[in-house]
Amino acid sequence: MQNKADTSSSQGLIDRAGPGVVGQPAVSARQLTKDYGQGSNAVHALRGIDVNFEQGRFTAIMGPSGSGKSTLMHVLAGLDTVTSGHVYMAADLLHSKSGDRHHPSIDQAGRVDLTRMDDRQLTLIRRRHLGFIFQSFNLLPMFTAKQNILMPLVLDGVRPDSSWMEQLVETLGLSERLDHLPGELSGGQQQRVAIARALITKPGLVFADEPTGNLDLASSTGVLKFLRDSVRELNQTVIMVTHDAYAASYADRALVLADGRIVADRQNPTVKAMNDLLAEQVSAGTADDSQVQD
Ligand SMILES: Nc1ncnc2c1ncn2[C@@H]1O[C@H](COP(=O)(O)OP(=O)(O)OP(=O)(O)O)[C@@H](O)[C@H]1O
Repeated sequence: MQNKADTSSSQGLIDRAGPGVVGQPAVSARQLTKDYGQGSNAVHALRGIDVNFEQGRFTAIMGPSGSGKSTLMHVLAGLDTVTSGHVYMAADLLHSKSGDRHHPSIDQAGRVDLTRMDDRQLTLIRRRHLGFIFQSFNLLPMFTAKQNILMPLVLDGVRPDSSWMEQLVETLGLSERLDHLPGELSGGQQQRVAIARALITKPGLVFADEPTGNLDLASSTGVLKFLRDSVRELNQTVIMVTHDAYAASYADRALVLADGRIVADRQNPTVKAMNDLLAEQVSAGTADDSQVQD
């Protein structure tokens, strides 16, 4: 199934989103650990993560099942607490909107520390400045595609930018589908609605958790091309969790996690390189940094 999003480019959307400064990390983790449970029952999901995610780049996070990918994404996005360490977000990503009265303190490096924020601050940052795309689309079934796309703005009492809406819908090939309920759309169309919903607020940072996990190859390719175009042409920053080397090959960079640690960090990942790294991890069972580090 080939759809409009497979072939269209996001050209023309430039300058409409709220990009940050290229080169400065959008988000960084420092000495990050996350345990679930305590004592002898504790699961060490993250065991000391130090990493920068530069602005205007598309990064894939890969690794075997249980290696900590989703946990890392959740703590980077302020969806979950950490056990120790810090998650820093570039403050300039949080300044593009007017009416933000809850800005937390900014350090000398121009960052805010998500691990020091309360739930209300985190909720506002997520709603206003971060976009989320999930494997299961997470659309509200009783609302039309258009209502789903506009939902984050409605929740925040913000008037939609109609020309931005129009361009997103056009670029994602959704113009003819806006009045349909999610149940009347294909998986690829539902995911494109979810992408429009993630971008409608012009977020500084987009997190995608297995965004192509429920899609066929043609729809996956459309979604991946759109994410890549939004990075190249809009200076969007995208962090994507995936177990799929094909999906990772659309990213500028791929990290491999194993047992809660980063064991490889590849620029311009290819399908073969990532499959080889993943196979190594699976056969090793537990990570051995020296075997897989670049
Ligand atoms: N809420 C939780 N309570 C207890 N343990 C958890 C919880 N969430 C995750 N874990 C454990 O933390 C570790 C990392 O899980 P995580 O979901 O981050 O891995 P993953 O790499 O995303 O896995 P998958 O590819 O299977 O989704 C696993 O051992 C998992 O069982």
